[in-house]
Amino acid sequence: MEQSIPVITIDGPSGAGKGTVCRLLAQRLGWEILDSGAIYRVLALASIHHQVDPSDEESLIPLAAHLDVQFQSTDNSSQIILEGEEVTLSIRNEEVGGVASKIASLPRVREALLRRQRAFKQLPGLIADGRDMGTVVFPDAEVKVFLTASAEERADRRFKELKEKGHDVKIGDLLNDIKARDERDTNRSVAPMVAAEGAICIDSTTVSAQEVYEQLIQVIEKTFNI
Ligand SMILES: Nc1ncnc2c1ncn2[C@@H]1O[C@H](COP(=O)(O)OP(=O)(O)OP(=O)(O)O)[C@@H](O)[C@H]1O
Ligand SMILES: Nc1ccn([C@@H]2O[C@H](COP(=O)(O)O)[C@@H](O)[C@H]2O)c(=O)n1
Repeated sequence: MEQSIPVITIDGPSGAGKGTVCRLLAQRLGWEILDSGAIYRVLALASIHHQVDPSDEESLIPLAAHLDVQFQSTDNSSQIILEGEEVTLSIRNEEVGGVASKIASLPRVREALLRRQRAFKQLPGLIADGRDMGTVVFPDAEVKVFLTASAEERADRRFKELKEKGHDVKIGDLLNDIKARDERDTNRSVAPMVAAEGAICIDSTTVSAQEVYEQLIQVIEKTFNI
């Protein structure tokens, strides 16, 4: 009999702490992570490189379907390679995030990326981070989480993170970017950012990532009997 592959989905807006909590869970469980936002960001960067307009759905579909990207991870590092070039850091800037969110509102582009995302589901299990992981990509996931925080707190987190890396950023600009992205991600007609039915909803505005992890790991241990 085929062994079933367990999946945990963590959806929510930018800066809510999804990636941080996914990494903590992956360390404990030894499961793989799907950072689906990185796939949208890589496509956004490819569209910039190829000078494709983010609203040009017809041109984006073949780019999405044939995206030459590799996710390489070792025990202590991970790298993203687009068309032979390392883009691990360059996909993380706010410009690429903005283009990713525009591209992500196009239904046929999302469709073209579905198979690539589902291919991450492998033994011993998957923790999937995104906006529509529990609603569209892995609707049968055993544990679904919707993690959020106030826009002000998320902008402040991003501000500290970017300052630490030596970037010259303004908190007001980051807050505007976050609000614009939230608005697009929540109100698009396809796969809008919304808590999946049955999702555990956590507001991390005043809760540390470690506390979120501890709350979730109890449910996960019980669900998977581990
Ligand atoms: N609960 C928390 N309290 C305070 N800071 C946090 C918390 N969770 C995460 N952070 C910090 O906030 C920043 C954003 O976290 P993270 O990248 O995990 O968010 P995200 O939801 O994955 O965002 P994105 O969708 O844009 O990738 C990081 O600097 C992280 O260290
Ligand atoms: N499942 C997903 C994941 C991401 N997006 C879009 O990509 C943008 C960038 O994502 P980050 O998680 O890296 O911030 C995001 O704003 C979404 O528009 C998506 O639509 N679905």
